[in-house]
Formats: sequence, C-alpha cells, structure tokens
Amino acid sequence: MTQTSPHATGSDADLITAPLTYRADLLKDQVVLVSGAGSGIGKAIAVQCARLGARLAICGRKADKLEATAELIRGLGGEVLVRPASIRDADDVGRLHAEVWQRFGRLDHLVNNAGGQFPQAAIDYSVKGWNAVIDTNLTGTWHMMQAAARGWRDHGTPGSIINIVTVIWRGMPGVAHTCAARAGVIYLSKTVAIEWAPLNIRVNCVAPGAIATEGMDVYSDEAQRDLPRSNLMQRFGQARDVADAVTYLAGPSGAFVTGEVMVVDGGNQVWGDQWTIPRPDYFGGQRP
Ligand SMILES: CCC/C=C/C(=O)SCCNC(=O)CCNC(=O)[C@H](O)C(C)(C)COP(=O)([O-])OP(=O)([O-])OC[C@H]1O[C@@H](n2cnc3c(N)ncnc32)[C@H](O)[C@@H]1OP(=O)([O-])[O-]
Ligand SMILES: NC(=O)C1=CN([C@@H]2O[C@H](COP(=O)(O)OP(=O)(O)OC[C@H]3O[C@@H](n4cnc5c(N)ncnc54)[C@H](OP(=O)(O)O)[C@@H]3O)[C@@H](O)[C@H]2O)C=CC1
Repeated sequence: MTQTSPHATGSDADLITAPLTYRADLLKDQVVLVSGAGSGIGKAIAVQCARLGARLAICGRKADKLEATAELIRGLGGEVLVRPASIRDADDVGRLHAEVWQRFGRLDHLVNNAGGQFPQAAIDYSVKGWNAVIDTNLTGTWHMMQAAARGWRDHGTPGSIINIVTVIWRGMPGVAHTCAARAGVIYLSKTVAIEWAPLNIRVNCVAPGAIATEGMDVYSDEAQRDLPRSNLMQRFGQARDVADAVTYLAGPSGAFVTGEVMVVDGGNQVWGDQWTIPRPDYFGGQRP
C-alpha cells in the first residue's frame, strides 16, 4: 500500500514522533533482531524498539529498504546492524545470528516478521507458488527460531521470540498457503515454548488482522476496499498496533507470558469475512 493510499500506514515522521504507549527506556540496551524490517509492520516494530532504547539488528532481502529503516533509527541516535538476508537460506541465517552476537555480544528478542503471500484460489496453486509461501513463512521462520535458540543455549542467556502470524482460526479464503504456514508456526511456537522453557526462552506469537501497510499492494483494489470491513472496528489496523503488542510481549509485561498468541485484529477472529479473491456466487457473489 503506497503512502498516498487512504488507508496508508503512518509516515516515517509518524513512526518517529507518534506518542509512545510505553516508557522510553523500556528496552534500554537490549538487542532486538527484526526480520522484514524494511517496510510495514517490521519497520514500525524496529523503529519503536529503537525509540524504547533497544539496539537493533534488521534483515530482509532488499538492502535499500533496510537502509531507509536504519536511517530513521540512526536519526534517533540508535544503533543498528543492517544485514540483508533471506530467511529461506538456513546457512545465511546462521551467519546473520553469528554476526549479531559478534557485534552486540547479546540478543534479547527475535521478532520474526518477514513473510508474505499472494492471493489465489488454492486449487490453482503451482508447486513453486506453494513452496515460496511455505518456505518463507514456515521454514524461514523456523530457521530464525532455531538459530536464535542455539545462540541463547550456547551463551547461557535468556531470550524471547515473537512470531508475527495471522488470524487463522476461521480459515483464510484466497490465502490457504499462508493459513497453513501460520498454523504451523503457531503450533511450532507452542511446542518449543515447552522444549525451550528450561533454556529460559519464551516463545509467543502476535496475530494481526488487516493492517494498512505496503504489503497490501499485492491485493486487488476491491480486496483492499473490503478488508477494512472485515472486522468489528470497520477499519484497517495500524502497524503501530502490532508494534505495541510486540513490545508488550518483549517488555516486563511479557515476563510470565509464553506459548501465547496475542490477536490484534479489531475482532476479525469472531466476525467478518476476509476474502482476498472474488467471493464465489455460492457465498453471495462478488464483494460490493
Ligand atoms: C489476508 C489479509 C491479511 C494479510 C495481509 C498480509 O500479510 S500483507 C503483507 C505481506 N506482504 C506480502 O504478502 C508481499 C507480497 N508477497 C510476497 O512477496 C511473498 O512473500 C511471496 C511468497 C510471493 C514471495 O515469493 P518470492 O520472493 O519467491 O516471489 P516470486 O515473485 O519469485 O514468486 C514465487 C512464485 O510464487 C507464485 N506467485 C507469486 N505471486 C503470485 C501471484 N500473484 N499469483 C499466482 N502465483 C504467484 C509463482 O509461482 C511464483 O513463481 P513464478 O511463477 O513467477 O516463477
Ligand atoms: N498487513 C497485514 O494485514 C498483515 C500482515 N501479516 C504479516 O506481517 C508481516 C509483515 O507484513 P507487512 O508489513 O504488512 O508487509 P510487507 O510486505 O511490507 O513486509 C514483509 C517484509 O518481509 C520481508 N521478506 C519477505 N520475504 C523475505 C525473506 N525470504 N527473507 C527476509 N525478508 C523477507 C520483505 O522485505 P524484502 O522484500 O526486502 O525481503 C518485507 O519487508 C508479514 O509476515 C505478513 O504476512 C499478517 C497479518 C496481516
């Protein structure tokens, strides 16, 4: 979604100046690794963490997008390691995590935000299209989780993982591949929350509903018009709504929270169709 869209997320200036929900030293000196931090929700999370005193490591595939986020962080006086990487590449993910430890000597939180999908009827998925979404959203997320956990285990320090997923519980017509991947991440997270509790690692998820970001550009104009009507608030959420949930889980407020999924969706989990492809006649036909 472009910044000129009526539903566009806050501008860079908003990310820097919007009033903080949390006190400004909440994450002071902590190190946060955010994937997909070059745009949308990841950018909002990274900038908010920097405003809360954290030092950042950011990754994504496109260096120019990451640099733009890094500029904002540096402008705030923050410290940031910029590391282009695809989360699909397990070896490169391993090197990324090694660089984070080398640079900062610690990692406190991993925010697995990188991901995406394309709208298509599931019956038409190609093998390559299915694999692209599963390899990114499920397997790529896992590479990052495992590398982080190994780092904390090897250094004998605590850590927390926050995985950005989505609202899967009533299905997601038009994006079945991402629904499958995110369901996998949620139950992976609940399981390793148990296995990694002895390592003092908390593992949680945040499930956003329809949030106004550049990522929405992959959907048709009709879908973008319809999505804000798919929740009780009748609007898009903002990237900072998700950043606030991440901060809740990362900060002292999250100290007794693990294996949880925090839903930030304006109530879409209880009401509202979320079709991202034309609705079949069987269900009342095309969206208005
Ligand atoms: C639901 C509402 C709430 C959620 C909202 C959000 O999450 S929004 C925020 C999230 N942000 C986003 O969602 C951002 C956009 N999404 C992405 O960038 C996804 O991460 C990605 C998996 C498509 C990228 O995978 P990649 O880097 O590998 O990209 P690639 O281009 O190389 O494609 C690989 C293959 O996938 C297939 N295929 C791709 N597109 C289509 C299509 N339209 N049609 C059909 N098929 C399509 C095709 O097979 C293609 O190969 P081909 O045939 O071209 O050789
Ligand atoms: N906006 C919404 O309504 C919702 C979004 N989500 C999820 O939230 C997350 C952020 O989405 P949003 O900000 O909206 O969309 P964006 O498309 O703006 O953000 C996705 C980010 O992921 C990065 N990314 C994609 N593939 C890879 C990869 N293989 N390795 C590293 N980075 C990658 C992209 O950067 P680059 O292209 O440089 O690699 C991009 O910055 C996504 O996982 C999305 O699916 C979930 C529910 C709703």
